[in-house]
Amino acid sequence: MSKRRIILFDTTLRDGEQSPGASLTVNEKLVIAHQLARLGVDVIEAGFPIASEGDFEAVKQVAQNIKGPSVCGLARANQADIDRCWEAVKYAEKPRIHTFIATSKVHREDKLKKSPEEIIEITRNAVKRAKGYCDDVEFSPEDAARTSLDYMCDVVRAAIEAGATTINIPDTVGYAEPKEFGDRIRYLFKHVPEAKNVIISVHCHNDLGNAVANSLAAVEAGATQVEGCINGIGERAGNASLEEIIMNLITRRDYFNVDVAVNTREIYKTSRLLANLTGLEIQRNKPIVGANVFAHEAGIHQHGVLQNRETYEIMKAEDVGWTGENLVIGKHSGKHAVTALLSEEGFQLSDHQIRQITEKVKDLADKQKMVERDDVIAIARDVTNQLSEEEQYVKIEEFAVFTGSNMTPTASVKLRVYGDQKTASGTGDGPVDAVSNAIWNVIDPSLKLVEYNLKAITGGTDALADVSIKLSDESDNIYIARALDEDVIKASVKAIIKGINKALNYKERTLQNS
Ligand SMILES: CC(=O)SCCNC(=O)CCNC(=O)[C@H](O)C(C)(C)COP(=O)(O)OP(=O)(O)OC[C@H]1O[C@@H](n2cnc3c(N)ncnc32)[C@H](O)[C@@H]1OP(=O)(O)O
Ligand SMILES: CC(C)C(=O)C(=O)O
Ligand SMILES: [Mg+2]
Repeated sequence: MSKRRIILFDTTLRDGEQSPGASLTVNEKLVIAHQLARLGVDVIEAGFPIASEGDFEAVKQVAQNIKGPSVCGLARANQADIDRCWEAVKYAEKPRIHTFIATSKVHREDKLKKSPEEIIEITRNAVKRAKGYCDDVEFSPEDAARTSLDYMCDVVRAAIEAGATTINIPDTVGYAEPKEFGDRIRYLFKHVPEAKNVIISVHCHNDLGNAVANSLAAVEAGATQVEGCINGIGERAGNASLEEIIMNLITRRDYFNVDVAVNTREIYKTSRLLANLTGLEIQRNKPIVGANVFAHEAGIHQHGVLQNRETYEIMKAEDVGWTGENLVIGKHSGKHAVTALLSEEGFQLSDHQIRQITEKVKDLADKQKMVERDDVIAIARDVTNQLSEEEQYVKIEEFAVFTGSNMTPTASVKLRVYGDQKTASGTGDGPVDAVSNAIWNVIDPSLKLVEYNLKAITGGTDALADVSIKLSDESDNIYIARALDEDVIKASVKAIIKGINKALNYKERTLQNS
């Protein structure tokens, strides 16, 4: 008998992008979608088309350009969302509309203010409308894990009757425990016999750290689609990490006895690409893709691994695409070595970008004795995250900082703001604070610097300084920016100006759309 095939539904570009500060440009979404297709996921949820012009465009471009996986868009259970979603996904080889409505008591009564019967009616109408456009329709009863079992079954029955081909059971707030969640899926199969004729999917969040365990419990209970995000990113504590689910199903094939059709050797590259484009770095001990996962420090472990890797490794590094190769980069390295290293990190670079990066690497190699992998990655991030000329509403022309012992650090700045020259000065607790205060004397005060992080990439006092900052605006939108320089103050100024430009770009786009 053939094994049950598990459909991998990737929602990195939709739910993953709901991670605060993770917003991606249309082009970045397209680059990630191409990589997800190489990884071999079955479905890519590319965005929420009604959310913004940018998200509509991203879903449309993914639909137009990606071959292989189904391309899906999210829509609330109303006509406008579903119509807009279809406009974006209709170009796909295999389009899917995913519509949803919340079913738990607290969501129904306090958020939607709808009766149980009204929700069922809305479900029917939404699925029918989507079905009018597209054969492949997914329906999710949002917050299913906190919905009474019988009512959840009533809603699912209505959605199947109306034509849904996939029913997705979300644990929207990461509340479920593994056995309980598996039992919920069993209950569904038992009480809704027609569930056997559609795909039963799960979508788990990680608020209690159970997202992967709950997804796997659902697979054991008979679910045939699992939703997740690369690196486990997503709303709040994130979604189930797709690479962890994949490697569980493969490494413990003996236990799950299911098939997945995926090229695991693309996992590491996909993870690095996402971390590099979103700036959401993963912890070193993150399962499957963390930097320490195939490293051994302790003598007893090293001794064991030297005899036989299986003593302390349950997966092969090369099976997840972690080559462990350490190309040494220096001033004698050329563009091929730089490209090879960055390609392992998931970067897809234009010739111009490769030239820029190689030049900066050589500059650094002239100043530092050694250029390490992390230096090259930081330089590539810096080069690929540049704003275009038209996106730079604010530019720094000059700045000076005066600091020393027994004096208050003072800074002066000369900026160009929408073409006009502005000068200002400021004082602060330190030189970075002083220059930041000077900038803020000419910039919209509703923008606030809410976080500042400084990291030395490698090396000693001549190391590259990597500054990342978070700004927030009056609507609590978050803008993340990072910049690199050998000079800490220059890196800080560049990051702050980049963050301000990101916020101004968002404002300009919102004004154009309204
Ligand atoms: C669990 C999840 O991940 S769900 C997906 C969450 N993702 C997002 O919300 C990101 C994208 N969202 C957005 O851009 C915006 O919220 C939009 C464009 C969808 C809607 O924006 P707004 O019209 O300004 O509404 P706002 O977000 O403030 O409130 C949500 C509205 O949708 C309604 N709603 C929420 N869920 C649903 C649903 N599944 N079906 C129908 N209506 C819904 C709410 O009742 C509220 O309605 P109201 O405007 O009549 O009060
Ligand atoms: C839209 C739905 C599936 C969702 O993201 C959730 O419930 O978490
Ligand atoms: Mg979700």
